[in-house]
Amino acid sequence: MSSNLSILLINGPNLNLLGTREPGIYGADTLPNVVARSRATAENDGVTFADFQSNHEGAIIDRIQQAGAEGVDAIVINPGAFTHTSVAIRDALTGTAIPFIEVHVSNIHARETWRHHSYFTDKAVAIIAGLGTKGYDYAINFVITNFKKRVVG
Ligand SMILES: O=C1C[C@@](O)(C(=O)O)C[C@@H](O)[C@@H]1O
Repeated sequence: MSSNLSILLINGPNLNLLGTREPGIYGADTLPNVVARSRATAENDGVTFADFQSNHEGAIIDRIQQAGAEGVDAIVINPGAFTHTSVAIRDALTGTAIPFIEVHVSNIHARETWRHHSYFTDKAVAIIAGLGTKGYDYAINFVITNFKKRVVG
């Protein structure tokens, strides 16, 4: 476990395609850019930073469980389409009790009705949706400024 505050940024399916995927909805910024900015902001403030992207539900669950064992203090997560389907990822977050911020590049409430429901929102510290990839920056900054190290165990 790090003696610094530690953040894990998780991106779910298809977010590796940011920048080329439906740019009218998701914009031109790429995931490597988002991750590099988040890392720079965190490390500049002495915050330990890790990131993970997967198109696989189980891999995301395994990474959250690992974060629980590592004593990660906060997760910033864009679950992608798993937002609307995954009880299992929700359970991993509640099971590890790591506080998390839910980020969506697009405003899911202004899109198809089946995107309006999230399995995460009622357990999230906050949700940011519709601010493009800036939403990640705001979430990381909020964690750095407001979160404290957790007492685990
Ligand atoms: O993959 C995604 C991306 C998304 O989470 C967003 O960031 O706006 C919104 C989801 O509905 C969609 O399936």
